[in-house]
Amino acid sequence: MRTILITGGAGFIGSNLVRQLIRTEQYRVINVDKLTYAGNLFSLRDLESSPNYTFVQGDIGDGMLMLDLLHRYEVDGVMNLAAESHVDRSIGSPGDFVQTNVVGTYELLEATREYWQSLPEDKSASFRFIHISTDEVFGSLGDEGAFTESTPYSPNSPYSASKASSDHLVRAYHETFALPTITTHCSNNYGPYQFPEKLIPLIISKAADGKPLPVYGTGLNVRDWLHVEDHCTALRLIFESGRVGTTYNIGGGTEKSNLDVVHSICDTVDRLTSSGKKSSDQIEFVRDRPGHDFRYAIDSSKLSKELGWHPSVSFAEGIEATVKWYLSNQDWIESTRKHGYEGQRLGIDRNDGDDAAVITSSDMTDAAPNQNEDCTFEGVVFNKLGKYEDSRGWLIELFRNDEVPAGNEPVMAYMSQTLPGVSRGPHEHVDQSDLFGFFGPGDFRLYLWDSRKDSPTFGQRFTRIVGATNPQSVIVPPGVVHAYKNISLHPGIVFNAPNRLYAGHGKQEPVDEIRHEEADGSEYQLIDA
Ligand SMILES: Cc1cn([C@H]2C[C@H](O)[C@@H](COP(=O)(O)OP(=O)(O)O[C@H]3O[C@@H](C)C(=O)[C@@H](O)[C@H]3O)O2)c(=O)[nH]c1=O
Repeated sequence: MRTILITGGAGFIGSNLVRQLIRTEQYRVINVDKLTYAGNLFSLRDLESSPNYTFVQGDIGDGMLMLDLLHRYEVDGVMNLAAESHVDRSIGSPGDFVQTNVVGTYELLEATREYWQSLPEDKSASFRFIHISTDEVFGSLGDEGAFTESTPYSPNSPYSASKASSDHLVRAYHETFALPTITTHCSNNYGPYQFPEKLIPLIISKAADGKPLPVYGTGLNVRDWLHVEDHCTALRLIFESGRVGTTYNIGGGTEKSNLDVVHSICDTVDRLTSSGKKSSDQIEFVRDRPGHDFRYAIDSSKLSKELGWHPSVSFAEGIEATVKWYLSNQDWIESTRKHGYEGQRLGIDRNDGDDAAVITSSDMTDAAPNQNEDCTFEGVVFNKLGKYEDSRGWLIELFRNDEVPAGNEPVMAYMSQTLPGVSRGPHEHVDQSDLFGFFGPGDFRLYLWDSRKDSPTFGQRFTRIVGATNPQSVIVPPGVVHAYKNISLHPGIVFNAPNRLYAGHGKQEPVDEIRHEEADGSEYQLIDA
């Protein structure tokens, strides 16, 4: 039985590939995944007891770990699926993509080369390094034509540029060190276990929830849809029989405009939920993605000719099965929400050049229903923070005592860093007012609950997304419970200037703070929307 090390095997394509390889009973699989936001062990729970399956949490960028695992499990091949993969996130946080997709692939190649060079002749000859890449490295097509294996690289997004860079490293390790590599380029995958930030799972879950369905620009952009099962079959064939030192394109042969895909999903959701509503009424044309590639299409004839592969899942049956899967796996969808992503729009507004975490204000309506409403809690005061920019940089005034409502005048100040997906609170003060400043880096979802029994808004909750893309100060008076969650991909900064000294003068008094997160069954839960 041959041993394959799969990187990124807790992700969408990775977990489907792991499942297919185990199902053949011809392979032992070592699955290494960093478990970032899109890595989800919930997707592999049915494999945990399989004797041919081992999971290791790890980062491909940890070369020592990768080398250790290659030796420890006497690996016969590596299939590299570990990657940041969402174009919109790459627009908001390109650095994460360079780190994982370029530096990570380099470290993995180095470890693999050292291991492979230590193998005896027979194992060395049959060893394979399969690098899974994307058709986006070829850029965008017009109305005609399709990508072939000789199409020149022309990446347009930080995501596709990072994948293109990783492809070139893989090629160089073959050309320079003779490492037996093969690179594949696929079109858009869909199917079970896809993180609901990508078009198809995102639209399915929003259609089912009766939320607006965000279509970028005109919706006429075209993608070639490949069911993930067909993609995994192709990868297995390429691992077994592909020609070393070459590349293979893997396409679904199903080109559709985004609007057509969204309508197909709506019709299927309506039919399967027999809700009587027309989900397509929820379609909203929102601001286009910066640098939005118009069309991808793949010519898979080389793969078909050499290895006899053809897509077997039609789009009609694939989309039906996929909608059914998401509708009946709500628990899996819930498990994807622990990192703070709940379907909000991702991607940066090029105009502000800010290191905006990921959200653009005009598309927030479905992220926090009351996003555009004013907060009517007495004493809560939001103030849009203005950024003064010049050639030296920028300045933001956080507060002025001639503007702060009397009684809230700050007596101290602090700043805090909060990691991605992490929340602070819910907290409440008996006597203290806070004056928070949210101006980035990072975006936060701010939660407020009015717990003042004599308040006309007693028992009400208010949420608002604040931070890099919506710089705000907010005064929170005593009795208003407050919490905030970093919904960005990187650490976020918050400023606070309370009107009371923490622990009183000389830190000699009890702290005025009720930490509701420490109370079992607290009514103050950070649920959203
Ligand atoms: C998320 C989303 C996308 N779109 C559009 C953008 C795009 O034209 C189409 C698909 O968007 P996605 O972000 O799902 O996928 P896409 O932009 O085609 O990119 C994907 O391409 C494949 C080849 C890969 O390599 C993946 O990693 C991924 O990068 O739908 C919307 O209109 N609304 C939305 O809310």
